[in-house]
Amino acid sequence: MPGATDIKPTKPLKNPCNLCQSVRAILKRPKTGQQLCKECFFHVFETEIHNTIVDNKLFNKGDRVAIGASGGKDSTVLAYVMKLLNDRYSYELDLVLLSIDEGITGYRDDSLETVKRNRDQYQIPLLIVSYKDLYGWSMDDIVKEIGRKNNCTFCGVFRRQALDRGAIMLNVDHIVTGHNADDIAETVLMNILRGDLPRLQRCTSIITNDTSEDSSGIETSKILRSKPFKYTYEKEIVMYAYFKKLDYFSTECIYSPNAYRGHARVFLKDLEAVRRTAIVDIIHSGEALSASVQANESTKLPTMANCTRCGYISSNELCKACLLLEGLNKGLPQLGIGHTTKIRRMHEASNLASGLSSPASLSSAVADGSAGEKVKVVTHIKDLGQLETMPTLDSMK
Ligand SMILES: Nc1ncnc2c1ncn2[C@@H]1O[C@H](COP(=O)(O)OP(=O)(O)OP(=O)(O)O)[C@@H](O)[C@H]1O
Repeated sequence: MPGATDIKPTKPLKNPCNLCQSVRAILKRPKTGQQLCKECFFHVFETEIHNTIVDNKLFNKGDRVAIGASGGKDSTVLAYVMKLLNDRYSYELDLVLLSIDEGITGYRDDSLETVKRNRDQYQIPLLIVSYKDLYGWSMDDIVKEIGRKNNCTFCGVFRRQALDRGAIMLNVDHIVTGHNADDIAETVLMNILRGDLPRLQRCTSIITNDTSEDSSGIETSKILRSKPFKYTYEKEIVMYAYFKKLDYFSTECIYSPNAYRGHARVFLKDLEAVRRTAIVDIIHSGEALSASVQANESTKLPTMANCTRCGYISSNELCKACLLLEGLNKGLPQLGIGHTTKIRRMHEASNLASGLSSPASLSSAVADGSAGEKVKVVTHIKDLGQLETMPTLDSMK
């Protein structure tokens, strides 16, 4: 008769999951270094996002929420996880997909096909709004006009406003985007490197409304924007999409070299390789800096009013989108490129020194389209010699 001693001991599991201990780990979490099995990874990934949503009170029951859907990995995972959490935790949100068609042949047309498949896979209705319809210009048209340099400025400004306009059409309370922790840490670094501390607030806030520059306008003032992936690492989003076999579009935009962000990204990846908490550390530093900037009157963002042309919120007479459109329509596409507040400050400083035209007369020059002829921009030391107004040794005697 076999005794208790005859029961064969089970072999210890090689490399068990750090959480359940019962299944072999198949991945190492980039955020924590934990070795996890697939199911435990799904569970912690989804639960962290749920906790972010709940801790920050992002939604109210019954909210109608638009998911900014580009077809890329971030927004595809966002759409999938928002639906899953909405069902699992009974958020009772009315979800819709909102896509902006920038009009980039060979890129956005293909990624929109992915969004249409996601619409059917996740059973979430979709609205597509195009730059061509809203502004009369597609990005293909704009790049034909201005070339590749600075085209991201047009695209970024137009997209932000287009999302708000699409949200109005959909009558939603809230827009969520797939901005992840890496995106936010990169933006913190870029704002610091540019000396633009007032903008830290918008990039580090998990939820924003019309109190930030160029967010929603008069009619959109109630539309909130949030980033449920604020603390989610990009590498984990890619892992999640891969293990869940989600259908997403992975090509980079053909017009976006965006060199400056590229440098910040490479720097961040190097930091992450030696210290995995670097990404959240930078976000926390950005939050702390932003709080002290907010407390300092002189570094606050300018007071917001409304664009006199389209009603969108703006710190200037014309909002950035109208200024850019003005330039495009008058054949002066460089108009409005650059940081409007910095440009204004530079003009104020140079006006003080030279007694030249005030910012008000600069904006009238902008309005009648003459600024392009009047303002000579020095981009290189050699240009100094070409400026007619440069003092000569004789005139200085
Ligand atoms: N054309 C678009 N239509 C709708 N939403 C967009 C569009 N482009 C960007 N977004 C929103 O802004 C977020 C950040 O956009 P970004 O251009 O940084 O793309 P990304 O980091 O490559 O994200 P994704 O992987 O979702 O494309 C996206 O996750 C998405 O929610």
